[in-house]
Amino acid sequence: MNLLLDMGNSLLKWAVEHDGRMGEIQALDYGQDDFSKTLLAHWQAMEPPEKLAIASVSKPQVLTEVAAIGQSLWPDVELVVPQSSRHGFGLTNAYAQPEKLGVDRWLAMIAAHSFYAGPICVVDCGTAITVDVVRGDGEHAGGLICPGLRLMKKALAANTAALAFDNQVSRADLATETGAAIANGVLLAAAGMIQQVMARLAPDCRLVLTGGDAQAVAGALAMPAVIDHALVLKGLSLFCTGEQTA
Ligand SMILES: Nc1ncnc2c1ncn2[C@@H]1O[C@H](COP(=O)(O)OP(=O)(O)O)[C@@H](O)[C@H]1O
Ligand SMILES: CC(C)(COP(=O)(O)O)[C@@H](O)C(=O)NCCC(=O)O
Ligand SMILES: [K+]
Repeated sequence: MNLLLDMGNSLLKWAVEHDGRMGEIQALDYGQDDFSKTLLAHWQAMEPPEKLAIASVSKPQVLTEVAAIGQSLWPDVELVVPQSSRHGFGLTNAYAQPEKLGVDRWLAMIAAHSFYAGPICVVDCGTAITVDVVRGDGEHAGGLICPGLRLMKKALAANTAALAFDNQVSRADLATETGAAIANGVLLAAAGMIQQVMARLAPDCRLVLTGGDAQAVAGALAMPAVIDHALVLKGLSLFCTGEQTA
């Protein structure tokens, strides 16, 4: 059994994997008061994993803290912390400095390229929204980064006098009050960006969405999309299995 962790900038997500079968994804907010205690409580009941695999784009001290919780529970666990590289799993990373590409993006691409044939556009709707275009032959063409839905709302709240942050549900529609105008505006900003990419920079690509806001964003798109919430964890799982070089 392996324990797979996806440490984004807002939420820690994890799932256990038994013989290639992944269990339910659980999530915890770093910001909550008793984060470490709650995580320990969740993991205490677990049978010891062979590997603790961590995809982290969060602060190094948070990664260290989370890894230490795992190692305190299971001293013999093998820690696996992948990094983005130039080549791997049939992909070629387009970044001039491949290790600078977020490892969550690299792992999501690895999973998407392995599960879906042909050219793909992978969009992670998390704290940030990231876009990565991968040709059918595994050549990464490059990507984009913009703020995620919650971050766009936070930016408005932090830089205006009259706009407050709220968790109002977004709809792809015009609004008649401030909260809905913001919620709908940021949703359509994300959807519009993705549609521009699909039309201009990723023609003929299959669109694959992941991340906390994937469902909301998919609902605002005028095109079909595959939603796969476990994409980063699936990439981690492939990474743990090791590269097939047949
Ligand atoms: N407690 C929460 N804290 C932050 N974001 C949340 C929370 N619950 C839901 N979300 C939504 O999920 C998104 C973050 O998704 P996720 O893919 O987990 O991000 P990351 O991988 O960057 O941590 C946010 O943009 C927000 O809209
Ligand atoms: C772009 C990101 C902040 C996205 O993080 P997330 O929204 O998943 O928390 C992360 O992938 C990252 O820190 N990337 C490094 C820079 C890059 O990919 O170019
Ligand atoms: K993420």
